[in-house]
Amino acid sequence: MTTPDAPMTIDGQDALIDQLVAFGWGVQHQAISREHIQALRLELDHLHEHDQLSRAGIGRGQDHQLRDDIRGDSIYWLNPAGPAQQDWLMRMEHFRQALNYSLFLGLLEFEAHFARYPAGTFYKKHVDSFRNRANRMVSTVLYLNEDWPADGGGEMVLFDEHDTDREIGRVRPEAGTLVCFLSETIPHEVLPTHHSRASIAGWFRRNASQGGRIDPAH
Ligand SMILES: O=C(O)CCC(=O)C(=O)O
Ligand SMILES: [Fe+2]
Repeated sequence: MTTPDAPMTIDGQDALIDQLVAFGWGVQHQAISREHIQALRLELDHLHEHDQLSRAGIGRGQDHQLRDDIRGDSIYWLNPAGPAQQDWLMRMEHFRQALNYSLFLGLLEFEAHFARYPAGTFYKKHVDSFRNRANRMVSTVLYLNEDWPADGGGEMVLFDEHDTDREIGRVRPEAGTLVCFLSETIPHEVLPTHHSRASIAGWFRRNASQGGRIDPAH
């Protein structure tokens, strides 16, 4: 994990913001130390072994439903009681401030969950937020899989905003790789994984008050 005087940031933060501005998405390898990745992975494995993960669904509130044909992961919302989770949340808080400073996005908070995709599962093409909801603005995914094999599957594929069949990027879920993209514009999918696949998916939100109701985080 971190040494006491290590800054609570991710490596390559400024380059990532530049990519986000230029292309709507960006990727940074080795965004945090191997030790921190391992600590996060241990916390996830411990939660999994103690049945703390829940099957992820689609839709929020009353529209929430489980759909194996759309997504097959199980999740756990990050909790600062876990030291490695708290460390990640603090780094993302620093990133949030940098994003606001550079992009004037007015991001208010960060929400994130561990995700575990068992072998054979996937997440079909989707966007993380709908236009004009002013809700999820920037998506992040940090991967926690050391030595992911070349034929392991489970890549994330990103698509063009206007030509949603045109692939603009493909990322292997290798430990330490961090992907960011604009939540409202970039369609993406998780290809079927051949091995159990671990990650932290997170979103910077601009809270949208709708009819006096604050859209719930999750
Ligand atoms: O795990 C990934 O690569 C992407 C996950 C994703 O798209 C999501 O949770 O919305
Ligand atoms: Fe997504």
